[in-house]
Amino acid sequence: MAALLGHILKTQKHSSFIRSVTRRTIDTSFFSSLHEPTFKITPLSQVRLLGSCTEGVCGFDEMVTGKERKYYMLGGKGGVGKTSCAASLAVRFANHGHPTMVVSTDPAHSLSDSFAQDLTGGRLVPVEGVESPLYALEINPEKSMEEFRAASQKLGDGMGVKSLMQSMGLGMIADQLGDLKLEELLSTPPPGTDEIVAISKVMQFLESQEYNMFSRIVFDTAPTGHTLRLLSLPDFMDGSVGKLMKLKKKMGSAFKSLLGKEPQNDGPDKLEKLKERVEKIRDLFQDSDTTEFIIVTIPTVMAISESSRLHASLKKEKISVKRLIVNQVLPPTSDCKFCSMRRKDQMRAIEMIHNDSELGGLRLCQAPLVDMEVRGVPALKYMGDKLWR
Ligand SMILES: Nc1ncnc2c1ncn2[C@@H]1O[C@H](COP(=O)(O)OP(=O)(O)OP(=O)(O)O)[C@@H](O)[C@H]1O
Repeated sequence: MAALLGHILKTQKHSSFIRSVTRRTIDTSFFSSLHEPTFKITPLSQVRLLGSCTEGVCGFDEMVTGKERKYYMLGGKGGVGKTSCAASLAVRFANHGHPTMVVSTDPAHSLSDSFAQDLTGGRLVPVEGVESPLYALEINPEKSMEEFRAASQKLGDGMGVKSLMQSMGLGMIADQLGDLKLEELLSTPPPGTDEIVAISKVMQFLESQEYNMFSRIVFDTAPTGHTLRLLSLPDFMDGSVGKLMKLKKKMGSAFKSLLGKEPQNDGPDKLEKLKERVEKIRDLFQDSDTTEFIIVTIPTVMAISESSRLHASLKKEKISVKRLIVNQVLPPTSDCKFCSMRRKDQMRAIEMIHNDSELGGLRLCQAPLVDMEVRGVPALKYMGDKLWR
């Protein structure tokens, strides 16, 4: 325990922060839980199945090299440790001199819980206790969706054109427009739309001069289900909605020539702009020089199967995936029978990775199941030092 505490105190510049952390938690079990874990990381090379893992080295050197901006998106099944891994990566980048931003787009944010600091409010909040600037942002995808909905609804209400058509005796065409069930279509955008709309807001804001300083951006994404369809919005907008937007434009021009003015409606323009923004993000995220998606999993058959499907979907979207984190791996030896059984089960699950056509070729990074909850900068730093090597 003394060794780890000494290491934490030595590596933190802001000892006042440490004091405040320990003050906040000393009454509970901060010290007792932050002792050196009773086990060491198993070099993955010792586990035959993790052959491609190059001894558990995750290639952090490559991740940290260069001053140009890079984006890392961490995603996976619910509860596998995405936030802990994302937060520990952000801390590690900051401690290696990169001004870093960590963004949560998961509606059930847990960055504040993970850092044990209040990072709420939908604005950039400085994280205390790291060496270079580290800022966190918890964005509310639901709020970002409001803009999309508002623009969609304007388009969906018959575009103001429907009522005009009725008044001009063109009710039949107006009814056919109604038959397209436009409102229904627009009110059910594909899963993940909220997240990509939220991401598009962050990207907009990152483009400004003021935020040029950030050289590493880490995204803690929502659980797999959403992320799988993360980038489908442009297609959705190009499809039926896109056609209707074009129709609206044409009809607007026709009405303009008839009536001298277009029906009032700025919804389509907003949707058009959003579509352009999302397309830009898609291009950026598909650029393997700037963006990498890191899949986080745990050694269970269910989580690995889901990770395999996630990788297949990301490949389809042309998103670069190089690394797979296997989190919460149990130590190899234990007097505890339950733990040994569990470990065997984990090893069987890990064997699946080795044999999986989707996951087998990824660089495997291992994080041990530590005997404490990973909370607060010192704990995240500890986890990061073990994982991001
Ligand atoms: N390697 C680990 N050892 C011990 N505890 C861990 C480890 N990784 C994560 N945890 C703990 O597991 C819990 C869930 O972790 P976390 O919030 O990072 O998961 P998540 O995948 O982001 O969850 P969600 O899908 O709900 O957002 C937390 O209490 C965290 O401290």
